[in-house]
Amino acid sequence: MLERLKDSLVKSPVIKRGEYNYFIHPISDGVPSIDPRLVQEISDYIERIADLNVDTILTVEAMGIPVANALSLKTGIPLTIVRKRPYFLEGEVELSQSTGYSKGTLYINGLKKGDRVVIVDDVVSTGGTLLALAKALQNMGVEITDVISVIGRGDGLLKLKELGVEPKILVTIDVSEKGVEIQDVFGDQ
Ligand SMILES: O=P(O)(O)OC[C@H]1O[C@H](OP(=O)(O)OP(=O)(O)O)[C@H](O)[C@@H]1O
Ligand SMILES: Nc1nc2[nH]cnc2c(=O)[nH]1
Repeated sequence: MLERLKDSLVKSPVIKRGEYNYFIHPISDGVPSIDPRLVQEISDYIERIADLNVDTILTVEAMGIPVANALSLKTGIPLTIVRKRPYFLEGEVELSQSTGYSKGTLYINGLKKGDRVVIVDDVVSTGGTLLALAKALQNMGVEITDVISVIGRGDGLLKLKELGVEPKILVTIDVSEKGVEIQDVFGDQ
């Protein structure tokens, strides 16, 4: 299961971003190029495990987009992209994003109270992004049916669980200066 994802992850180079060991992978960086069979494998798997009784698939610019878009094409469910720039439209919601290596602002447009969304992103690490996003959606009265991350690392999951959000992580990895190791695969027990 998820053979292409696992095989490609263990080949990922690791660089330093400050103190943070940052892995580089097609799904989370678009570097090197993205093999469409990899995206196919991942979106097929997400379609099987996610609650897709939703109005829209919600992802965060930039690197959630390839997988979320593949899922949208497969299922016919619309795609909503949380952007890193404002549009100043009525109802736009602004939130602060913090990762292990960056800080920024995200902007939600196109959602209203009562909407049901599944969140699909490429990586969860510190949980800073998903935590801020889930809080903002809860404040808007948007229902989150599921949170899916292709790759998980670090202790962000614990913070998310405290908020009542339990993401489904396809592959959990450990990242060190030596490289990437697979720790867990969703559904393998
Ligand atoms: O759990 P966290 O520590 O918050 O890290 C996860 C976030 O980091 C990446 O986004 P990034 O802001 O680097 O943007 P990108 O998708 O444009 O690379 C990734 O797409 C997640 O959204
Ligand atoms: N590509 C990539 N994206 C991330 N998002 C959060 N952590 C990481 C990381 O180590 N690599």
